[in-house]
Amino acid sequence: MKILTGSRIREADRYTIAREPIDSIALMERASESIAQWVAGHVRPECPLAFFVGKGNNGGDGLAVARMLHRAGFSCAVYLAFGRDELSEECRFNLERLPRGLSVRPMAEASLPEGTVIVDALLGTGVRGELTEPLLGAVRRINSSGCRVVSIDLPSGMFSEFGNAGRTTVRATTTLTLEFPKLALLLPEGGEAAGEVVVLPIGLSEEYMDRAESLYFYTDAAAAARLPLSRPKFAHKGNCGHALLVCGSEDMAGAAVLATGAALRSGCGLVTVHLPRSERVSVHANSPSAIVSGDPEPVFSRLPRDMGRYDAVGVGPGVGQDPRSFEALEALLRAGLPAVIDADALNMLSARTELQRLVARGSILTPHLGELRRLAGDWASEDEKIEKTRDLASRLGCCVVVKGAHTMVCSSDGRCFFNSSGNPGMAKGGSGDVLTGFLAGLLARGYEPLAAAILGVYLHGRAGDRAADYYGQEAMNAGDLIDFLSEAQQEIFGRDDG
Ligand SMILES: NC(=O)C1=CN([C@@H]2O[C@H](COP(=O)(O)OP(=O)(O)OC[C@H]3O[C@@H](n4cnc5c(N)ncnc54)[C@H](O)[C@@H]3O)[C@@H](O)[C@H]2O)[C@@H](O)CC1
Ligand SMILES: [K+]
Repeated sequence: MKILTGSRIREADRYTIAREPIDSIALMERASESIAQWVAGHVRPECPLAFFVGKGNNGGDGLAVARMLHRAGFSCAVYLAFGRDELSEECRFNLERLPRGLSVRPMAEASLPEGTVIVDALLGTGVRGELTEPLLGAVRRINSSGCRVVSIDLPSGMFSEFGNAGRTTVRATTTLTLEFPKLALLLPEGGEAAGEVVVLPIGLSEEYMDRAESLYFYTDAAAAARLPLSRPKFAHKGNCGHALLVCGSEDMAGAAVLATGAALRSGCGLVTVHLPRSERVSVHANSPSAIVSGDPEPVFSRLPRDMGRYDAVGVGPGVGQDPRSFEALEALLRAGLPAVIDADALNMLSARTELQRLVARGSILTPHLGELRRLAGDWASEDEKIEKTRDLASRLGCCVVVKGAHTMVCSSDGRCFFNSSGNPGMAKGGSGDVLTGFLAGLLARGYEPLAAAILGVYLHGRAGDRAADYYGQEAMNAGDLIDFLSEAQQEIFGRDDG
């Protein structure tokens, strides 16, 4: 799904109105029906609804939704931040359509009885500059209310893309964003205030959306379902790819166990794990399907024999940074295999930058924010972080996967794909090891690097969501992700099979 930014958002709106038999009021009606349906399905009918309404089209959406939900039997009250004369044409039109019996009052008179759900329709994508009164007061009132808050399109006050650090905005429980998620909802600067993000389709012109240029994309289930490779009927273990994992050391053999378990769920034909010989039993015991290559030292010190056998390598989790491992990493990179590079292998690339030139094009780097800082340099804002990630991806000819909520996959041509799946329960040691093993398996299996990164990140997140459903976000751990990778794939492969 494409994410449009800035002026393109308004252009999409205008294009749809100009080319399709729909005017701006009807488009607002379509958006509002989608929003009203979501609220009706997710809010108990006895909860009072308080609509905080601004003067632009976001307010117009709020008014149309209030009308629809009042008719559906909800107890609705509308609170206006501005006088009638100040409202946009569409907003005023929807104010006039409110049925008698639906209470409309100035914002100052807002009353929020226990259990009220606030619908935030003060500001959407039209927000400019600093918030001033009366909007500032309205935002503060919402935030101090303790009520559940459903924001329409964006939490009011939030810019659609960048510049939200330290900004006062509504803090939403849920944001119902129209047609595609606005970029700010996916970035840490503003995303925390958005709560749960739900994308509601409103039928903007498909022709426009296809043609519109954008560097930003959202990986939802439909986008992920277009990626899986089919498995040939005459497949055998020798032609489905052989993944090599270089993971673990004497003190961190668990990283190798996790990465191996995940690689074995990727569909590749063979998985070989290279780790200190003293630790080989840990892999044999947990993953009898894997082959083990034993390193005679307690750290990664040399290459496995016959590197020509492997199609891709995953390196880094738990390997440490022993001086012997720097030499071994250099030899591994010189072998030229497409690699998934994580954890200590990334740190070694940061410590000895000349090694970066040896990274095979088409590799995948999977830094968390600390590792990204060490590799790409620090940043002062979200847009600078994205630019630095793009520079790194383009310089190395690799995909860079920046891990976090809405993990971002940046391709070497500068496109950024934000992930929709996953949850905070995955923020635990070992989750990254699982991702590295799984991505290495997908690369070996024959996926193009960008497809492997996007699909792998999405499925890893879905496995996390399944694990959270089963164990809860607090109790789930990285090992659980491996088990749920199979269910996550069935969701996607099932879709593909029709
Ligand atoms: N295709 C689309 O994008 C659609 C958009 N719709 C809605 O329309 C919204 C955008 O509508 P608008 O462009 O009218 O913008 P908004 O409704 O976000 O608000 C703009 C109004 O607020 C004022 N304003 C902006 N910043 C302010 C500030 N800091 N302090 C005080 N006042 C400020 C502006 O002067 C303007 O009057 C979307 O977010 C969405 O909710 C929907 O109706 C349907 C289709
Ligand atoms: K809003």
